[in-house]
Amino acid sequence: MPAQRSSSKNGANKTSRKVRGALGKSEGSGDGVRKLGLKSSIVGKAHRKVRVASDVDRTKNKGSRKGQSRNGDDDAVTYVDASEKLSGKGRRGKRDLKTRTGNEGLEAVMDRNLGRKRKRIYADPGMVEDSKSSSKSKSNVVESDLGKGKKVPRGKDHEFNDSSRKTSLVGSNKLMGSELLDKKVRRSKREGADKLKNVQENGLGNRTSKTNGKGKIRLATEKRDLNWGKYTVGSVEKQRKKKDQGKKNSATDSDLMEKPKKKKRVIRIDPHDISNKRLDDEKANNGSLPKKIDSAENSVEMSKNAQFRAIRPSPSILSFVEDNLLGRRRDIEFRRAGYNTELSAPLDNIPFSTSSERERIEIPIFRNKLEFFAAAKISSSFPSPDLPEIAFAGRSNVGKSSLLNALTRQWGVVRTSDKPGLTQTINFFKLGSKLCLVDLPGYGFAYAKEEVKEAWEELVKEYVSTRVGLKRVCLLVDTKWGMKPRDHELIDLMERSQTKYQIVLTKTDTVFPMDVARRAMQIEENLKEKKSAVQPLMMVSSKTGAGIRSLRTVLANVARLVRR
Ligand SMILES: Nc1nc2c(ncn2[C@@H]2O[C@H](COP(=O)(O)OP(=O)(O)OP(=O)(O)O)[C@@H](O)[C@H]2O)c(=O)[nH]1
Ligand SMILES: [Mg+2]
Repeated sequence: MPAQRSSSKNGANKTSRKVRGALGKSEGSGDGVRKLGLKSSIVGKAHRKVRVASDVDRTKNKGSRKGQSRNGDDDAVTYVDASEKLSGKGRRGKRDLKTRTGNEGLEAVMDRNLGRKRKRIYADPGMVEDSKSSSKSKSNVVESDLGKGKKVPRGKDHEFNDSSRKTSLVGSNKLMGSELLDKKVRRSKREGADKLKNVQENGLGNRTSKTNGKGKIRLATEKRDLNWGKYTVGSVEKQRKKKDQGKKNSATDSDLMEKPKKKKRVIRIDPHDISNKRLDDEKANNGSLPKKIDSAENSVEMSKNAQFRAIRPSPSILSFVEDNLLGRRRDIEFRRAGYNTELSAPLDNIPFSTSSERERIEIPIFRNKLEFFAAAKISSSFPSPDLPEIAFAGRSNVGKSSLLNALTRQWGVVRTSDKPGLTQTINFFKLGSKLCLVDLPGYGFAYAKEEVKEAWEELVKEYVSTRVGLKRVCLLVDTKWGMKPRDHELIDLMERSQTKYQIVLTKTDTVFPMDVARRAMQIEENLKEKKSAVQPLMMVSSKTGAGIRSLRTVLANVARLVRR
């Protein structure tokens, strides 16, 4: 059976054969591939070429060269690439060979292939010797048959070894004179040395060492690449691309060595170097080192949040926060403090609570039933001021309606919602026959038309500034957000109309106790000069009930005063 056919049937051997072919070795080359850690498939791809080796002493190797097929009659061993086999070119070559013997067959193949650009034909009578030596060669020495016993150490200068091996392949073909061979060897040496130098200096990225573009040299370079295992990354295809790119750039090795790869610039700014400051800063500093900014300037530059964090609450506020268990707390803390956490404290849209719940209220006036009796959209609709009134004002959604429910523990009497703008009229609630609690519409953001909101605001302003019988306005402020411009507007109005008002911080359960105290301190500071503002500032949570008892006490005093 023809050698090629038998070998082509054996798929497993095909790859190993290619590898061996590529390295020009028999068993030793296989070892070499394994040693280099290269995939045989990569090697095979790299060498899609036909190689014919005149195997003079092949018979010596009978049986020992697995995967390398034999032609019983011929002395020629042909390595045919799989792709070529498919295309049929390889077969034609084989058929020709079958009819000839020894060097005759070899020459025929060479003659046929010399005209082709991509096919390389090498005959190496010393190949077996080579393979023998390399099969031994776990030792670091390769014997070059050109060097006639000259031993070349592998490792550092192994590119020289490879090039010499390539030259041996060519030289044994007797197609080149010794002069030409010497030239080739020298060039290969030079190239190898250049390439190694290039890699050592510039890394793998600059491996654009150029050949003279001739096929043999190119093949030699590829072979060298394979043996350069430790320097080679990726497939040979990649290397080819790089080479092509290198050609385009028309840069020589020396050029590349002269121009090392540009490194990315890293700009570092010296924190002590004021030259990187803006011009304005320079002017302010008069070119000298930055001055220590005094506290006044500092306060201007500080963000609102930072300013808030800088507030130091007074001891009285801090103790009030602790005594009333204000701020975000755990249930267990409320229980320890004597709060009945099992009592329902719902806030929004719930059915009316039972009378048993208000019986627990410690201040008698708040145990009375809360009854809605009037709603007004315009000032002319206000009911007659028979009872002293306490009104609850503030921005929409601040918790006015919820606070009315919480104070009286009568959930469901005053409607509440998480949507700002639920209360759209002034709602009057009687607390027994002694006190009237008034729920005002909110101002600021609400789900309502601008004109409507403006109308609410005007109504509220009119009520707080003109209402006879209005004894106190509880101005509710969300603890989290603090006072807003519209709150100040209303305060100014109440100051002008000398309406007594008291700030009540709501939703204290949403922030930390310290922030409750800070907010209280901040507002107290702001309102120091205000004559109509009633101290102390109150803090509550309708959800947890914290501070509600204290507020009841304060408001009950208002009612008592009225009675006198
Ligand atoms: N966490 C917490 N939520 C509260 C508290 N008080 C009220 N809320 C919630 O805040 C939302 C608004 O409450 P309302 O009582 O309807 O607020 P309002 O000021 O009457 O709002 P308008 O009627 O739109 O002006 C509701 O979803 C309440 O459940 C509180 O103390 N803590
Ligand atoms: Mg409301």
